[in-house]
Amino acid sequence: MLKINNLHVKLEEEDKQILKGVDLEVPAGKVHAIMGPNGSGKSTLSYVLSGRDGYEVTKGDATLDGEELLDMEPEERAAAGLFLAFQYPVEIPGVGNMTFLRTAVNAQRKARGEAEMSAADFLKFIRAKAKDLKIDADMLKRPVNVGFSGGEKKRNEILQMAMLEPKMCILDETDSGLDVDAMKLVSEGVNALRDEGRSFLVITHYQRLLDHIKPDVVHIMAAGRIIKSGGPELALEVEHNGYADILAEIDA
Ligand SMILES: Nc1ncnc2c1ncn2[C@@H]1O[C@H](COP(=O)(O)OP(=O)(O)OP(=O)(O)O)[C@@H](O)[C@H]1O
Repeated sequence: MLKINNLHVKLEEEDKQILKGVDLEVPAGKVHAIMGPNGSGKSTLSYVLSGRDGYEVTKGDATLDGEELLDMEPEERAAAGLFLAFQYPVEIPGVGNMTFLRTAVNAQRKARGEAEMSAADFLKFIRAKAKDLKIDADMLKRPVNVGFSGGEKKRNEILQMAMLEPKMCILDETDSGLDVDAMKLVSEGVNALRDEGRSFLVITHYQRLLDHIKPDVVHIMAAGRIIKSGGPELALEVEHNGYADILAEIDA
C-alpha cells in the first residue's frame, strides 16, 4: 500500500531540511500511528504526501500501490485513493457542504470510470453517513466548515472520508480540539471504515486516541526521521515517560 523510502524534504523558500530520510511502510488493511515531539516533521510528511506547495523533495520517494505519488497532482493523488484529514481543516465560504461533497464524490467516480451518482442516491448516501456521525442536517447545507466548531470540523472531515471511501487515509492530529465524546465518535467513524483493503496513518500526540483507534504499529518521529517503531505499548511508554528515554536510546 503506502511505501515511503528515504524521503528527504526541504522548504522551497529557505534552505531548511525538514524530513531527513523517512522510511515507512503501511501495508493494506493496517493502522499505523505516528507520534513525536513538536516540530519533528509529522505534519510536513502529511503535507508532502498531499502535494501541498512550498516543499521540495530532495531525495527518496513515496508510492501508493506501486504508483509514484510525489509526481502526481493533488487531484490525481485523491483519485489514486489517498485521503488526508488535516490538523486545521480549511473553510470554503460560498460552497455548500453538500455541493462540495457531491462534486468530490462524483469527481472520484469519474476518475475511476464509474457513472456519477444521481441527486437522489447521493442524498440517501450522505444522510445515512451523516446520521452515523451525528452530523446535523443543517451542517450539510452550510458553507464548508464556515463557522463550524473545532469538533464539528473534525467530524465533517470524517464524513468526507466516509463518503470518498479512500484506500489510504492519513489523519493529522484528528484529536486536537475534540471533546471526549467527539473523540469517541470520530474514532468510531474511523473504526467503521477499517477494512482489509484500506489503511490508515494516524498522526497524534495523545495515547488516548489510540485507545479508541487501536493501531497495529506505532512509530516515533524525531528530527525528520522515524527513530523507533513498535506495538501499541510504545504509545503507552510515551504517555508515561515522554520522549526523553527514546531520544536518549537513539543518541547512545
Ligand atoms: N513554511 C515553513 N516555514 C518555516 N518553518 C517551517 C515551515 N513548515 C515547517 N517548518 C518547520 O519544520 C519543522 C517541522 O514542522 P511540522 O509542522 O512538520 O512538525 P510537527 O511534528 O507536525 O509538529 P507539531 O507536533 O508541533 O504539530 C518545524 O521546526 C517547523 O517550524
